[in-house]
Amino acid sequence: MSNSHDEYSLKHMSSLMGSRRQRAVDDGERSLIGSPSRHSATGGDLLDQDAPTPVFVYVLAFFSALGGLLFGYDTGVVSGAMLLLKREMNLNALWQELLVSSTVGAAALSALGGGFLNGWLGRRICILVSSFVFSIGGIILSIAPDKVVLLVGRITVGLGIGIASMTVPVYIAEVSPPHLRGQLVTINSLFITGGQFIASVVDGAFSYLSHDGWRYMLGLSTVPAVLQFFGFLFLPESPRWLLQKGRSQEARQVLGQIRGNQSIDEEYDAIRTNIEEEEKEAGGGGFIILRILGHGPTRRALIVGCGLQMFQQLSGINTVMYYSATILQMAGVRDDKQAIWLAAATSATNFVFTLVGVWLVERVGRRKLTLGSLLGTGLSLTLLAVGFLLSAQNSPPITLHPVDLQNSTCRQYESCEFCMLDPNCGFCYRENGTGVYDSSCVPVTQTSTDHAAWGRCSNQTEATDSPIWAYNYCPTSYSWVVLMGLILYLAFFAPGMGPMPWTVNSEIYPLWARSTGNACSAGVNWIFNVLVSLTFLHVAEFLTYYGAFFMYAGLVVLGLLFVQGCLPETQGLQLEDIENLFTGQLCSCGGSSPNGNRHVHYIRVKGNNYLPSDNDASDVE
Ligand SMILES: O[C@H]1[C@H](O)[C@@H](O)[C@H](O)[C@@H](O)[C@H]1O
Repeated sequence: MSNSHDEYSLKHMSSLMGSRRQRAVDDGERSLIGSPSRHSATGGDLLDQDAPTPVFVYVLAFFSALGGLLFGYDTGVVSGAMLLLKREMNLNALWQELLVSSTVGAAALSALGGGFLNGWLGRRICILVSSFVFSIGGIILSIAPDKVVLLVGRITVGLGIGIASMTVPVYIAEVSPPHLRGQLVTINSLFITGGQFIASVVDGAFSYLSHDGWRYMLGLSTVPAVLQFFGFLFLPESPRWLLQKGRSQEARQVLGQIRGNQSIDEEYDAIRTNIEEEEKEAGGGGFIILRILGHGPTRRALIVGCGLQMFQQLSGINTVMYYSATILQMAGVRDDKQAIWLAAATSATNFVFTLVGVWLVERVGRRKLTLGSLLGTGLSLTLLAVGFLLSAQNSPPITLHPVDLQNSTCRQYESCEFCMLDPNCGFCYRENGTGVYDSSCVPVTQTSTDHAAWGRCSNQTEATDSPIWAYNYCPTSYSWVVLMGLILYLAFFAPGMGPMPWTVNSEIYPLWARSTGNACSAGVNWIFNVLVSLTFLHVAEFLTYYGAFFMYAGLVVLGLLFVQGCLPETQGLQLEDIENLFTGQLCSCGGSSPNGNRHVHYIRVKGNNYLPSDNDASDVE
C-alpha cells in the first residue's frame, strides 16, 4: 500500500467522517470517530483523548507496577546484603554467586512458565500469585537460620520476579487507553529502577547494623508485596483476557469501570472483532509457540521482542550497575560506607533518567527513543572503554617483589593492570601527592577480598600511613573519564533501552500470542542477564576491562542496526492494530509508520455497527 494512496484514503475518509461527525454533534451524540488528531481513523480514537483519563487507570497502573518495584528491589538489594552476609555466615565465593544468581535463574524459568499461567489463569491471578510468592520469599529471607534456607528464599523471590516481569507490562498495556499506554507501561520500568534505588538506600542504612542488618534488607520487600496482594484482591481482570475467554459480560463491565464515564462501545467492538479475526487467522489448537512461529507477523514480532530484550542485556547495564562501586573506588573512594552511598547515587541516576523516558515516550515515540538511547549508550561505553584503556596504559608498575611463600601467580606481574585482572591477587601500595610508590602484587585471602593473605596489607587499619589494598581495581588519574562514561551511560540507557524493550513487548503481539510472546522475551532478558553478569569477570580477565567495554560498545552497534531495521513505531495505535505493522518483511519494519497501516474497524453511529465500506465510504481501506 503506497503512502500517497494511504493519504488519499485517509483524507477522503476524514472528510466523510467530518460530515458524519457534524451530524452526530448536531444530534447531540458524542462521536468517537471524529477526533481530528493524528489518531483519527485508527483504534486510537476509539476513546476521546481530550476527555480526562479516569483516575482508576492510574490506580491500576500503580498497584501493578508494585511488581516492578519488587523486581528492582530484590535484584538490587542483594549486593549490600551480601557484604554483611558473607561475614556473618562465612560464605565462600561459590555460595555468594549462588545466592545472587539463583534469583535471576529462577526468574528466567518462571518468566517462561508464566506465559502458560497468564493465558490460563489470567493477568490478575498471575499478579496475585507473584505478590503472594514475593511475600513468602521475603518472610523466608528475613528469618533464614542458615545459607540453605537463604537460597530457598532467593529462589522463591526469583520465581515471583519472573512472573511479575512478564505479566505486569501486559496487564497495564491491556487496561490503558492507547494514547497513555506507552507512558503507563514505562511507569513499570520506573518502578523497577525506583526499586533498585530504594534497595541501595536501604543497603546504605542497614550497613551500619553489622549483626542481622541483612534480615531487614532482604525482608523489607514483604511490605510492597503484601500491599500489592491486598490491592489486587479488589482490582479487576484485564477486559481483553476476559473477552478472549468468552466472558463478554464481565469484560464489558470492567471496560466500563476502567474508562469511567466515556463510551466504551467502539473499543469493546474493536477488541471483540479483532479477537474473532485473530482466531480465524492464526488457526486454533496446538502449542501457541508453534502457532506464533508458523504465522509470519507474530514470528516477526517475536524476533523483534526477543531481540530488544537480548540487546538490552548485551549493552551491559547490569555489569555497569554492578561495577559502579569498583569504578568509584578507582575514582579514589576508599571508604566502604562512602562507596555504598555513592552506589546509591548511581541507581538514583538510573531512576531519574527513567523518569525522562516516561516523559518522552508519548512525545517522541518508542522507535526514536530507543535509537537515540542506543546511540548514546554506545558512545558512553566507548568513553568508558577509553577511560579504562588510558588507566591500563598508565598503570602503576610493581616496585616491590616480596618473597611469596605460597608460590602464587601474583609474583609474576610487572604492573597493577595484570595483577588486578588475576582474581587471586590484589595490589598493595602507598601513595603521596605525586603518585604510587612501594607497590606489590600479593595473594588475596580465601575468606574475603578485603585483605591480602599475608604481608603489609593483610590487616587493614585506618591509620593514614598504612598501605592501601586495591582488589579488582588500580589507582589511576584517569578515573574521571570512567566516571563521566558511567554517568553518561546511565543518562542515555535509562530513558530508552531500559524501559522500551518491556514497553514494546507489551504491545506488539496479538492477544492470542501476547502471554507466550511476553514470556519468551522476558525469559530471553533474564537468560542474557545471567549470561552477561556471570561472564563479565571472565571476559574482563581475557579482554581486560577496556576490551570488555569495547565489546559491549560493538554489541550496541549491532543492536542499533537491529532496531533501525526492525522496530516499527507503535505509538498511539490500538493494540489490535499493531499486528499489521509486522505484515511486511522483518527488516522493513522500521519503515512502517502508524499512518501507513491504518486499519479501520467498526464505527458506531447512533448505536448501529457497520463497516465504512458497506456504505458511502466504499473506497476507504
Ligand atoms: O529494564 C531494567 C532496568 O533497566 C534495570 O536497571 C536492569 O537492572 C534490568 O536488567 C532491566 O531489565
